[in-house]
Amino acid sequence: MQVLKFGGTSVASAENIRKSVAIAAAAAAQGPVVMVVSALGGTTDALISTGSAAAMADATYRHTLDQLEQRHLSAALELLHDGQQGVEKAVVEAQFAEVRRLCDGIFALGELSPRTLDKLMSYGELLSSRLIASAAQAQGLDAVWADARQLIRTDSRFGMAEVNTAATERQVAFFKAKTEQTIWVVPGFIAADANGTTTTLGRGGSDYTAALLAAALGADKLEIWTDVSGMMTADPRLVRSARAIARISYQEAMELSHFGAKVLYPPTIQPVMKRGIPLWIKNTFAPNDYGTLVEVTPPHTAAVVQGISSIGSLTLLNLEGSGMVGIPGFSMRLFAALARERINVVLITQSSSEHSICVGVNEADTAPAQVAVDEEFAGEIAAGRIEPLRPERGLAIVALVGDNMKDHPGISGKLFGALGQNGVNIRAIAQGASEKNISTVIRAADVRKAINVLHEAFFEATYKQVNLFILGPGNVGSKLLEQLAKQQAHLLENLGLQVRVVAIASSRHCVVNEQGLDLTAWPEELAGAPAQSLEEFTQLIIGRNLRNSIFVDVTANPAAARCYPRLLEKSVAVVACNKVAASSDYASYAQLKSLSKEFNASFLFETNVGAGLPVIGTLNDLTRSGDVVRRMQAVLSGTLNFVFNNYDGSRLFADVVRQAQAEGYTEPDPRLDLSGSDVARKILILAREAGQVMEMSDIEIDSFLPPACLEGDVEAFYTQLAAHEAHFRALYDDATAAGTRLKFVARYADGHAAVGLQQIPPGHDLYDLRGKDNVVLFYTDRYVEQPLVVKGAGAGAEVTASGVFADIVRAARL
Ligand SMILES: NC(=O)C1=CN([C@@H]2O[C@H](COP(=O)(O)OP(=O)(O)OC[C@H]3O[C@@H](n4cnc5c(N)ncnc54)[C@H](O)[C@@H]3O)[C@@H](O)[C@H]2O)C=CC1
Ligand SMILES: N[C@@H](CC=O)C(=O)O
Repeated sequence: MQVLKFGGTSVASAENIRKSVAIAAAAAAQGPVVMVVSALGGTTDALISTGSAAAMADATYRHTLDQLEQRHLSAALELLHDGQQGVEKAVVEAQFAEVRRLCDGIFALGELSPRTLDKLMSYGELLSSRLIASAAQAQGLDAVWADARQLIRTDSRFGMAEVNTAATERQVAFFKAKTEQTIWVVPGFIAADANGTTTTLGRGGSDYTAALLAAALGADKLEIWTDVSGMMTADPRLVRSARAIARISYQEAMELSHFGAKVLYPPTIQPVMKRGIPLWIKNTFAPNDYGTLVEVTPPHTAAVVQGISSIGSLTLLNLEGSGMVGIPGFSMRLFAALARERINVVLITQSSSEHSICVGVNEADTAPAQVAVDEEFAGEIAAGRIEPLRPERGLAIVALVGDNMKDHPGISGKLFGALGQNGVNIRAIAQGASEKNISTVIRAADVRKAINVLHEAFFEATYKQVNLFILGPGNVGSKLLEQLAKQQAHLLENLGLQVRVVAIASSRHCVVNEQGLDLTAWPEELAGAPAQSLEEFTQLIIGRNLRNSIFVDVTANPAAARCYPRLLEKSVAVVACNKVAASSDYASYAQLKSLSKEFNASFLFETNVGAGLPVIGTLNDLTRSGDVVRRMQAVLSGTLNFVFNNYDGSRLFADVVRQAQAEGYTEPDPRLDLSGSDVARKILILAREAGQVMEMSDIEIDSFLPPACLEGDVEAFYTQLAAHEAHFRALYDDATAAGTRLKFVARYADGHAAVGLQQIPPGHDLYDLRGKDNVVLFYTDRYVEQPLVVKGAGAGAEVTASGVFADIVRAARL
């Protein structure tokens, strides 16, 4: 004997019913089949709303019933041959006449009792099962309709009746003895009490009907036919890469179904597990897919975690107070108070200090739970020994499930690490001694991110998704996007990073695509996109709450830098070539560093000094390994090095500066370069990274610019540069006459830093520096005589973008 259950979507239309009947027919070729069916998809909800409307004197229920009747009649017309249609039509009409009488009664009384609701809902399965039995007969199958109310006996707890297993087994045996047909078509979900009154087994109860029949008949197997190809590693609506689990134990299936794997009604497993009957979950619409086999001992696999499940709409109730410590009976009273109100406890945690007990209940039960518990402990609350109950709403449970987690160290560590790195705060934890389930309570708003992070950590060792939010696609930003576009495949293949650019914002437009923007088409898409303020962009990043999010600041905007603290606090990593944050007041710089540590989110700004050169990284390596930086000497301006390397009096100094700007070496505002301020902030950043507490005002700036050049806007600046050509020519001539080269040098020693123009003689470490190159000489306790030297191109879009890229990869691999 085989029991096959077909859910609402599998019988939602004539076409689907045909598919289900074909599956049952194929099974019948192997032996007798019990076909348990749900109501046509959506019917039960429609019947419930009909009853509720009638109870509220809303006559629209009549219209809903007309539509439902039409739906069943049309399905009958499509499925049955001419000879059957008249009979079936009469049956459907007779059933709807009963439903109408029932609803009219509810309408007249203005009341819908649980008993009447059970009766009303039962018509869904009664109608579908009769129709499907006729459809099977129309296909020439040896099918008979069997009334579940004569097979499954329950108590009279309407809405969620309890099954009397012994009586059910007797009734099933009796029916089997007198039935010859090879296919029984049975309505799921419904049953009857000892008086023959219709009861129901709870929403989703058709699975349970099938399991009860399978157990009573000692079936060879139970198949649950649904619209997905098995139990999935996670909810596929939340995790795109979720996949079906091939084989799983009863316990694992039970844990997963309890925690939200909607393909199986939780009580279903127990009856088949008791008899060791294999349970298959199969897809009606892809019958050749393997599905999931639930069995006693699935073959051993390397997978320690089988699935990740979640349930939303949870409230935590925290009973707390010093009066509880060491006194027996508190938990009993708490649970008894909740049980009296028939409130289901979903999760329990208690710390060993016994100072508090925390339970999770469905959010809908919050108010009655609070009243019940506060009443129970009214005396202790009044005496100040216990705090009034504090419900915390808006939570959810995310749980790891797997038999093999037992005795396997490191699973919780990985779970907490993955969530922590993504700023998902864990409000409570529960793990039974069986170690088959580790449950975490988190904010409902974090569920999507948490499940994806965990799915990646436990099921997709092959790659990690990284979500970038890029601000300022200018000179460096556009190059970065170009490099990312070229390297996406490389990153996936070689580093296991699936890097997606989710949003790009310029000062005028912002384009967003949560699945990742097309990096070959972003300029057009951005141009057509609406505007978004910095505040809105920050909100977007926080609101999307995507895992492994990185904010990439490729602007020079101080307002952009002010967004970093809020992002780091949400565990969004920050990668900046914008130098404002690291060179602003020391307190802000230190705050960002500490937020980065506290919230496990990278704050990286390697390109702030020397563009793509590994200057800050080298310095960090020195200090982390215990070395002490005593002195630094450096040329840190690509622009100034380019200008002094290219100016020889044959062209205006101003024109050489314009060329540096055109080639992308200057700051968006070139006055920062020429005034020495950009070099000053770079040496400040290096001094801070070397451990000094310094402010910008501590850096001595010896500017070579005539003060008039810095009065007015950028155009006035160029005009003034040209007007002071003689000044620049004299600087050049003096240096040449002395056989030296001009270099704008940054110096740091023993807590003091200064920047200024110097004549550098041949043979000096700074002398031979070409084009836009930078050089940094580190003198440390280990590099005493001969400095550690970092040298190379120190400005330009390509190399700077490459440094930002490297920081992104660093942040992504944290
Ligand atoms: N060019 C270079 O060699 C290097 C540059 N950097 C830094 O890179 C940053 C960018 O430099 P470039 O690309 O050369 O400048 P850029 O001026 O070409 O690009 C900056 C972009 O940011 C945009 N922007 C400004 N405020 C914005 C806002 N609120 N929202 C969105 N977009 C905004 C601007 O419209 C512009 O498109 C600067 O902070 C610079 O210090 C760092 C190292 C080397
Ligand atoms: N404008 C800067 C760019 C790098 O920081 C420079 O010229 O060095």
